[in-house]
Amino acid sequence: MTSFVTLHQLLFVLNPVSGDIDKSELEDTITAFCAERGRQAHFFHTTGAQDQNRLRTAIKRQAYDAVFACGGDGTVNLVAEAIADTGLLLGILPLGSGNGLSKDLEIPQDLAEALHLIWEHGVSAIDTLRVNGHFSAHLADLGFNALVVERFDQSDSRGPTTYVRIATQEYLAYEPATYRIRTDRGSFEGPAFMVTMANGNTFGSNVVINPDSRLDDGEFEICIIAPFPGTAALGILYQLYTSDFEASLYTQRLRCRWAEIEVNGQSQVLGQVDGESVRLDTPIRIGISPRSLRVLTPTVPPPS
Ligand SMILES: Nc1ncnc2c1ncn2[C@@H]1O[C@H](COP(=O)(O)OP(=O)(O)OP(=O)(O)O)[C@@H](O)[C@H]1O
Repeated sequence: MTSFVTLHQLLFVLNPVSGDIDKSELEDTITAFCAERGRQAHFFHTTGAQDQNRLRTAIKRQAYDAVFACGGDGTVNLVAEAIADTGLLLGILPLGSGNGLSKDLEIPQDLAEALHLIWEHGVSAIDTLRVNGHFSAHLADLGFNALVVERFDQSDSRGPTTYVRIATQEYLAYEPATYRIRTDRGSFEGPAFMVTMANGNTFGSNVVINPDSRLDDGEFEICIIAPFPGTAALGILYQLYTSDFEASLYTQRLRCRWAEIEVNGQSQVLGQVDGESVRLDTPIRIGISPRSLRVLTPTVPPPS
């Protein structure tokens, strides 16, 4: 469902480090954009520590109409968790390295164009997930990608080239775990290269792990990539970049409302949730809160 509301008091949550993007002029730019349209801009700066508690306190202090995450998927996750189920609106100014959820919502990746969301927008209510209690608005996973995300976070360099370098190095020595997955609809047992718990469709890298799924259907998908021989790698990558996830012997999806995942021989595993590394005790339990997050979406193309 889409509806329109007028926003007056806006809180912008700025992540100073996301995406390695210079944000020294961001506050002035946003303030000027808002002032031109009779909106008032307020700012909250993330520090990387205790941000969830500080943000919740800031949101209680004043009646905002919307809270904008100005960063990547980690910043979106922070803001989304703080405002889910409150009725407050989430806006996104994509200023991270991947910006996966903003891409799924078709928010322009250009800052000046995304700023138009302040006065021209629709409102949609989307589902959110909990993965062992960790909030997820977009994509979480276990296995190969989670490992690469952790190595990437530990690396001194950033960007897609670093991701590909780490993925290539890790692929050669990677040993897939064996998973037992139960859901309200179906089950899976066997080794997997990676297991994604997907509310959204597309990683920030533009890999489409969960094509043709909706963010607001009250269901999520478990997307499983089985171990594959090196000769199949390019074909699978091609499918992932062309929204053809299931067109492979090595891929399958379970659509569900809850899931429980055990990993053979492991009481704790590495995962990633909306781009952030987490340690997850097994069994991992995933649940959904249907339409619990109200988000601003573009409805009108920005003027050229
Ligand atoms: N002031 C800060 N100093 C250091 N780290 C910070 C600060 N503020 C937030 N962080 C960290 O930034 C991370 C979130 O970054 P975010 O995901 O928004 O950007 P990104 O990683 O560049 O983009 P993407 O996730 O879209 O690829 C979190 O790990 C958070 O702890």
